[in-house]
Amino acid sequence: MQPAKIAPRDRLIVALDLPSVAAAEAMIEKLGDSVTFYKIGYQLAYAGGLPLAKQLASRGKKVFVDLKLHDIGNTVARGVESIASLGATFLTVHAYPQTMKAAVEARAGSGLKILAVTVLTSYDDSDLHAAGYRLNVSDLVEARARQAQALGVDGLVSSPEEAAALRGIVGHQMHLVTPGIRPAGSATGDQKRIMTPARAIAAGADYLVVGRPVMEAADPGAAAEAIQTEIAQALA
Ligand SMILES: O=c1ccn([C@@H]2O[C@H](COP(=O)(O)O)[C@@H](O)[C@H]2O)c(=O)[nH]1
Repeated sequence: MQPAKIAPRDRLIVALDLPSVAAAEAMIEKLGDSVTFYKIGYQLAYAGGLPLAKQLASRGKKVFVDLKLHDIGNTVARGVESIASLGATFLTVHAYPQTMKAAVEARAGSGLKILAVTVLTSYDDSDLHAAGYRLNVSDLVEARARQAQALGVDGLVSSPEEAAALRGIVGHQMHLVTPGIRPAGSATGDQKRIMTPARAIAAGADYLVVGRPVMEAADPGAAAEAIQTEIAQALA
């Protein structure tokens, strides 16, 4: 299968990790044409952000709803149906077989694509072991990727550190969406498995998710535009 044809500017997904719809609207205004793809996660979704997802989609932006669903299959399926009605492009679920199966079945016939979160980018091997797992990060990411692919999941969320290995496993059949992106010199925060935008693209990531390096920048529009330039140069 050929690599997915993705417009270079759609490869940057900016996380609207903000406390209110008003703050998100103000940020979207500042970012203007620098950003075509937005992510709405816990903070904004729980502050009334899901109707904004629908509005953004109707205004021609792409939307990633990052709710990382994980529940009994029936509940996951009903949640997926609700999110599909918003016109979002991506929705995350945790990479557990029952959850992924329910989500894939429930998104059928909609434009929504399901992404499986393999291992959170704030985890390293010691965090996994503390959580009771015997596998290290790379082995668990790869095992979950194989399960996700077998279940018909559309894409994977992982650190860019695993992107090259994942390409070797899933080829170009699945979208690789990578948080843990840090432009050179920016603060790591709680992320443990990180790469620069250029290195993530070179490693094979399709989409780069960036939150604080844009949200907390003195000039968010300039920060987003700098990442877009780095992505374009890495693709050239
Ligand atoms: O493994 C994961 C899955 C999701 N995320 C989300 O991506 C952004 C990253 O934000 P930064 O501020 O750039 O660290 C955030 O919304 C996370 O919930 C992730 O980081 N890792």
